[in-house]
Amino acid sequence: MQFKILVLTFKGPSRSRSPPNLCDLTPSHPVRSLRSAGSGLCFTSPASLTPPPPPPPVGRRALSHSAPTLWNSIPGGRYCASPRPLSLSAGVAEAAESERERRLVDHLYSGLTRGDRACLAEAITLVESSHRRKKLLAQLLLLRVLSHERDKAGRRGAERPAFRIGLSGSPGAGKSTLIETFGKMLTGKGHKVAVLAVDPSSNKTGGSLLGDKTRMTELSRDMNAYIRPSPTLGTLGGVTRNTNEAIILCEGAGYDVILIETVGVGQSEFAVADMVDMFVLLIPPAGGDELQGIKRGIIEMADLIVVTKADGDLVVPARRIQTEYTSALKFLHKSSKIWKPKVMSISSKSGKGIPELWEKMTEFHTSMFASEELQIKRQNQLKVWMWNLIRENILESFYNHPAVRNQVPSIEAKVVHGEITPVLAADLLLKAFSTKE
Ligand SMILES: Nc1nc2c(ncn2[C@@H]2O[C@H](COP(=O)(O)OP(=O)(O)OP(=O)(O)O)[C@@H](O)[C@H]2O)c(=O)[nH]1
Repeated sequence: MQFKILVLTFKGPSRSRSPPNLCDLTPSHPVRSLRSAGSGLCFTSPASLTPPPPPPPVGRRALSHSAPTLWNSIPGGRYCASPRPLSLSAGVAEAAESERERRLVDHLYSGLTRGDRACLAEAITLVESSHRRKKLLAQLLLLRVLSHERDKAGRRGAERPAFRIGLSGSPGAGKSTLIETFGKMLTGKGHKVAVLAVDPSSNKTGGSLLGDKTRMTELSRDMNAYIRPSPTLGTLGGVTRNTNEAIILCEGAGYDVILIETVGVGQSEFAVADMVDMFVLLIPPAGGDELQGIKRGIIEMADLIVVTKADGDLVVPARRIQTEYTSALKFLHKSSKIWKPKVMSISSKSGKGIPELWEKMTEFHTSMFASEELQIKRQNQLKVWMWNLIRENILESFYNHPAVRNQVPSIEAKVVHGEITPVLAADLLLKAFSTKE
């Protein structure tokens, strides 16, 4: 194992350059300027340390001797090297120190970019890992895949990038039947289709409701399709991290249509809408007062509303629902300058409307790309992704902070009994959070 050691040594006299906490520990009041004051040499005065340090090893092995000696041996002029800019890959480069790990990343990268499904599966498992070391390796792999994708984009020029489509609908809306029919049509046209199924309930039920291969039996046997449930770790941050990273890997593996399926419960569909080019809401025709049952917010996110199961006895109700949604959309806020959300009806069983669905989707993608709205949308999504992760991580550190954990029960009880206001309670907990762990 190899270590890289960085020793930071601060000179007592150059007060302005030392961190304030070190200045406080080493009060130094020189009565006159040192002759060497401008030369950057280091002097230590262990006697002036308050409180006194534990007795150090004596002689040349003592830190108080070796640190200044080491410092003074640096060629002049390098003492005050300007701070190095933060290197994005610095944190992950450390991860590749071990030969075995470097080989793993190389193997996954070359396999994945060759389109090897086993490598893609292994790479997604790596990015889903919560193990610290594996997370670092995953970032290293993702950086390489992203760089490969940038090269591909350069070569592609004015051609559209992979198409990320979110499909959301309540349980039984007809998502998996549509993906099966639609996916097969796309692979028949020469596309490579990846299906990522986001299931917010998976960690509670201990198993995935979505993404189960038995739901899309034929598509899962198709060599140009790849189906993968995306475990969410039970949090929205989990949905964001795992799914976004899985999208990057699937695109790196050459999949040009990425379908992200989510069940329309909870908040996961909002997270999915923030990571796709086009968000499609599926509405089944049965029920009656569907419009009331669907969250208004999610209708506003939809670029396309698809009324499913428009066959047999359901043709008439499907047509009625299509009319209802078409009028409802007129009153909703539009997020795009060039695209007006549309409503269409399809039948995955008979195949009616499926080619038209793809036509509509392609029209969306082409016009969004040509107007550069797609590129701006993707850039904004990257920022949303970053801030969601920051929010999630800060909250996690907050809940896990020992002082916060200790105080939460009593402060919550005081809020509930009206002894303190929620504002004061939040202030107290935030103050506890800002204390050292
Ligand atoms: N008549 C008709 N029935 C359909 C159609 N599509 C799906 N169904 C039926 O609707 C039911 C639910 O379909 P799924 O595709 O499993 O729906 P889902 O949204 O994936 O449901 P979950 O897996 O519970 O989230 C099944 O019994 C399907 O056979 C269609 O186009 N026409």
